[in-house]
Amino acid sequence: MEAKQNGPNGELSSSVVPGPTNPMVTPLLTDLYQFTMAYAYWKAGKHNERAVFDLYFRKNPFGGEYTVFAGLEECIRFIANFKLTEEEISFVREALPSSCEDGFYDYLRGIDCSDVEVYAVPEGSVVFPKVPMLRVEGPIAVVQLLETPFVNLINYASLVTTNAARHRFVAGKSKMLLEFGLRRAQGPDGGIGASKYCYLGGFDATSNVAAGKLFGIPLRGTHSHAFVSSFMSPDEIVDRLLTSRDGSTICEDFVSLVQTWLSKVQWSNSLHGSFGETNQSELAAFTSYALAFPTNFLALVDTYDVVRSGVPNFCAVALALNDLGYKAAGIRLDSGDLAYLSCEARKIFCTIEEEFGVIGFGKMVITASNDLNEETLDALNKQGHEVDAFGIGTNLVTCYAQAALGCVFKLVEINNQPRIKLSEDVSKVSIPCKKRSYRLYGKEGYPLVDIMTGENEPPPKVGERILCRHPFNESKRAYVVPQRVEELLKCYWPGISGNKREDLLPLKDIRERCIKQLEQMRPDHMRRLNPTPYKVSVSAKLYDFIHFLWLNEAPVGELQ
Ligand SMILES: Nc1ncnc2c1ncn2[C@@H]1O[C@H](COP(=O)(O)OP(=O)(O)OP(=O)(O)O)[C@@H](O)[C@H]1O
Ligand SMILES: O=P(O)(O)OC[C@H]1O[C@H](OP(=O)(O)OP(=O)(O)O)[C@H](O)[C@@H]1O
Ligand SMILES: O=C(O)c1cccnc1
Ligand SMILES: [Mg+2]
Repeated sequence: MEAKQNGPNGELSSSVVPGPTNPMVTPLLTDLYQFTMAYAYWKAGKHNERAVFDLYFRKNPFGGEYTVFAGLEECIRFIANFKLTEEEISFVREALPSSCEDGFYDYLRGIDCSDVEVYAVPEGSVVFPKVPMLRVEGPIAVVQLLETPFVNLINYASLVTTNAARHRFVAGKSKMLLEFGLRRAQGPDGGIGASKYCYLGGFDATSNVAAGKLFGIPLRGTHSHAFVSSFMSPDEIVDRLLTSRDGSTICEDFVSLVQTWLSKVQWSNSLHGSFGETNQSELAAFTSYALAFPTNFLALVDTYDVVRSGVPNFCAVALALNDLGYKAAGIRLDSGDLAYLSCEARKIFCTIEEEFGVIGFGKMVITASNDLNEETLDALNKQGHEVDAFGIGTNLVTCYAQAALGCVFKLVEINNQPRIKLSEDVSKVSIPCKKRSYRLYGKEGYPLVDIMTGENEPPPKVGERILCRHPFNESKRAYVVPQRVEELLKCYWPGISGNKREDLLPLKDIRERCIKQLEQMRPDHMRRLNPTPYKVSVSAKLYDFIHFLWLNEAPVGELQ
């Protein structure tokens, strides 16, 4: 195996691929039946028959009409390092019936993915139902062993990326989105995966330190309730000295300076004496925090009472810091009516800017959190709010609105023979053949339709009319004259084909691709309420072939 190393910009160079991020991703991370099938293929002498599988999903998640594809790099890392250890082979031997012949274990010892080819849509692309995100070709027994880990690596990754993209869509471009979900995620891998893929889907930062280290995602955090409630009174603050930002003056008693400012805020003309006594233990916590982080003072203001205590206490500390040349970073609201409270806080900040002439005070950053999701973001927008940054955890990372994407991995060809999987439910009938797929763009630059063709059909051409047919509904068809044609499946693992392999890009680049692709979608596909479905089609030739194979394979019923 080649040495594992990244390129100068963190990208995976074309000749070396490190192992999966999670060391639990091994050849045993599969369903037992993949090994029993592998044995049965081997026993039948079929194990080396060349098979083609498509990995796709049938329905977009979250009631939407788009999905973002993610998880590809982890799949490639997995197959690049796919090799069963002796220990793993012994375990499989114990798990299978004792009647299984020894030769099978010699076979397992020898397999890797050097003879497997993976074609995929680039990670971070917008994708649609039925169009393969991955096309995997190789010896059938090996490719079957890949089914479960591939689906596992792609399912949640694509689901949570899509969830993040949807939250970004509602929040708008200008808001800061922070992923705060680690404590609520489905275990450590759920937490790490959520942080990686929420960033990919358009979040700005994560609170997850391990994800920051692993993937270079920007880290952000605010201030906790426990810190606020751990203080009883300002008397607890022993070291009260604070040097001004430029080092020119020393404030011997920062606690007194804060008290002075609190009185000024309390008696301010423009605030009309709206504050009485604020909570002194909260003030102590804020003051102490400012002494620890004078350049980055941020306070959680909802522990006792946002408007009567948290905000005025914050302002007193921020104004004292301002005297010493420091600019406070902002507040976080974590309960109550976030629209109302953010507007009240903003009014107070603006009043203070005017009354005390502190330029920029009115623009203080307001972060909001507490069980946020797409709906609450939408409701806040409709009501009007003054929040600049949202911290989102549970609903985002657990994908509370939809538990799984439902990716499937279906055999479409074996030994150059197209195969089909029939179902009573037409939407579950698989699209046979080793295929190519293309995205056709219209005059306005929007993608119009995805079209799948047989592998050897001539590709659609710019300016040339092509018939796009619904794969199963005879009456649904449209002519398209594409202004741009993009082939969707690219070679990410060439096997022995000798084809050029696409580089795996750094996460930041994948994120940029995702954001750009989402921006270039027609708005009616993206809206939350009753979005227009994006058209997914097949060529006329493929349509005819699907229906020929369907009739060929479906037994004719007999009525009695
Ligand atoms: N203006 C708003 N419009 C719609 N939903 C809001 C608004 N403000 C807050 N929310 C949401 O309402 C819910 C409030 O939840 P809940 O009543 O359990 O919390 P709380 O009482 O404010 O806070 P806690 O119990 O944590 O002190 C949260 O999901 C929050 O995101
Ligand atoms: O609400 P989420 O979207 O999951 O975001 C993360 C939450 O986690 C933290 O507190 P935690 O929920 O642990 O305690 P709290 O509800 O008492 O603040 C934080 O204060 C947020 O409220
Ligand atoms: O930094 C924060 O405010 C934070 C981080 C994780 C969860 N809740 C809050
Ligand atoms: Mg909470």
